Amino acid sequence: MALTRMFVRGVGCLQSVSRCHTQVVFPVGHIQILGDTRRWQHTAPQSTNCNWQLREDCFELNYGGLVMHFDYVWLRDHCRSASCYNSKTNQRNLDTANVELTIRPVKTRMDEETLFLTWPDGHVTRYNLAWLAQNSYEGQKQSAMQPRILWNSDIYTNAKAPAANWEKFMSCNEELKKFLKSFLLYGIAFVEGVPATLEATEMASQRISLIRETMYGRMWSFTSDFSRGDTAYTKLALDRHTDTSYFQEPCGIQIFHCLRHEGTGGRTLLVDGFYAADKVLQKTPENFDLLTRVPIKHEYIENTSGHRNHMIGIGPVLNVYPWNNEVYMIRYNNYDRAVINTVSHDVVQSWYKAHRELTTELRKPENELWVKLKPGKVLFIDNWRVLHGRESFTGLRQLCGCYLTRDDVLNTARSLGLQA
Ligand SMILES: C[N+](C)(C)CCCC[C@H](N)C(=O)O
Ligand SMILES: O=C(O)CCC(=O)C(=O)O
Ligand SMILES: [Fe+2]
Repeated sequence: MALTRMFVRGVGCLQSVSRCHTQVVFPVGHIQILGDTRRWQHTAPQSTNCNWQLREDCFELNYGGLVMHFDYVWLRDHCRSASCYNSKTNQRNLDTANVELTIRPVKTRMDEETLFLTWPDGHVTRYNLAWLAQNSYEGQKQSAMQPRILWNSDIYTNAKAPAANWEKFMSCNEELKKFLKSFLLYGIAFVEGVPATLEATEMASQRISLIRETMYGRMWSFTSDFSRGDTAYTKLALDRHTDTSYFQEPCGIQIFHCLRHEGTGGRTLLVDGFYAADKVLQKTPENFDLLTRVPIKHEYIENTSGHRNHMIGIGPVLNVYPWNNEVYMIRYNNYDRAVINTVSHDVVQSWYKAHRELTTELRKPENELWVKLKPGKVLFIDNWRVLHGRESFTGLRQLCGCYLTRDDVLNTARSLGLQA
């Protein structure tokens, strides 16, 4: 067949090599763990070398010191020409189902910054080399989706992350951006000087995102009256946990505003779940692995005179992106964890050990950040990352707040130019 003659088979013989002088530009973020920036970190190699070869099963590109491999169907599928891609809507026009799964380019050319591939039907695709590098699997697995600073109590306290000021927060986009940047880095952030009302709390919430209505309501205000069938509505202490772990998609962000407290105790506990997870990964990778694999059920069963609810959410304690092992969600609530019946007894035994190790990390006093919420001080918590709890208390204590949809928080952050 004519086509086969045009393939380059094997490395070396018909290898086409071209040189260019461009530098790879990777996404800007990296994960920083306790000052250790080695994992999930990308570098920008200062190489002036660039070469490529058409291998039988993929296109190999060496650009700025990074060797990348692109599948030929992928390359055809990602053509950004006007007929294949609508750059006004940022949507694909090309019907992927019409691409031959055995497709190969018939002609290849590369200049300083662009790769040109001609397809069997004569269509030409141009790829910016930096775009290819940024969108390659090899590039992705070196970088973090979300830059974060993992913290224990000292790290967070020493960082002196500034609280936003209510007036500025509501009126100035730069202040909002600063707030969101800090929130994304640490998973918690405060706004101060907020009027001690549910309405002002709602305004602050809506500045960031859409409110996620749940069976607790849209904006909620609660006290220790057991108006709902859950320990949150008592004066009892609550150990560290994430909320709504019994949802298939747990709420992304939780907001708390203490409108009044006349009594003692009632401090709020915050723990960075990703910091603890990273400790497990460093010490016992197989335990980390188990926590990312074993599906765990959480359940909310409410059966009171006014409310009947039955919620079930299933997922591992640690959710990681498979391509770079980066944790993006922790589901940890020992109160709401349901019967384990999804794995055999020997896996259960290993899982309890792994869960114990994570719990030990989460409970280390040096990882606990205690704050007393006061009227005017609104706390935003990334409920996919930071666990919260509370001390038992006496007296009248009224808290209000809401949950936010995570997608919309990230959307706001991205629209302000942040990596999220
Ligand atoms: C925040 N608010 C009081 C409305 C609800 C509390 C939900 C408590 C539940 N055990 C959970 O962890 O999801
Ligand atoms: O009362 C508190 O401070 C928090 C209780 C709690 O965990 C919750 O409402 O989700
Ligand atoms: Fe909670």
